[in-house]
Amino acid sequence: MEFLLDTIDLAAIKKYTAALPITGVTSNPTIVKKQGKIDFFAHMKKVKKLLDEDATLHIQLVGQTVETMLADAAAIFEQVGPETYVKVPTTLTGLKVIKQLKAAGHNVTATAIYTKFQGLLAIAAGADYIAPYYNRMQNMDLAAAQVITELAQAIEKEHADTKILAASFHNVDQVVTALAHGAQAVTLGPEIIAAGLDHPAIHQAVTNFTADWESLFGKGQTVAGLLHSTVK
Ligand SMILES: O=C[C@H](O)COP(=O)(O)O
Repeated sequence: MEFLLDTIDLAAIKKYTAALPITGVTSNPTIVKKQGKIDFFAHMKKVKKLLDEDATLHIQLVGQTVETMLADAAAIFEQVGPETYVKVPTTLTGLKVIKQLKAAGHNVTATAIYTKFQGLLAIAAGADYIAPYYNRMQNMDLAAAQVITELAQAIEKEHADTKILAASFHNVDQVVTALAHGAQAVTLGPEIIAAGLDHPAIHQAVTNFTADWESLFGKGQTVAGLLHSTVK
């Protein structure tokens, strides 16, 4: 099970990589736009520096033809590193690019997946990750969880190395459902993590435990502090 961050905000990456078992960062042009007109390659290098050595960084190609997409990929490999996972939209052109990138031994994430058909083609093309867009599928009345189940079954049946990196989450329930249905990885925006961990009930539980403890041992007393005061 892998948790990635769907942001290139440096402060958010610092905050959540320090606290959570984050295995990578994903981005797309919309995510880049949120940062303003950044020095793109310099920024991506900063993102990479914030990650563990074995973490994966996924950067999307924006070219519209096979040639311009391959040129984008070459620029990313040169500037950010040859181990970068290039995100390729799963279109007819994109599948041709995936085929060529995989033949050259590169890491590829097939993205913009809405249908089982796209997912199956990307698996057959040898994509390392496939990214179904959970919330966007639901908005189109497509059965996101069912598609993930069937893609996971196809991966198992074909003994493929592809992993499902589910994306486009707009609430925590979508995340846990995607994982329960066979996604090996999920990529989360900071707002989803905050929504999942900042629930008032969680804070209330901690407040209640603190109040019970302090009613016994006094305000500010800790377990370790108790040991020291016992030793004295
Ligand atoms: O690159 C994939 C993103 O996770 C899509 O998320 P979105 O549907 O919120 O734009």
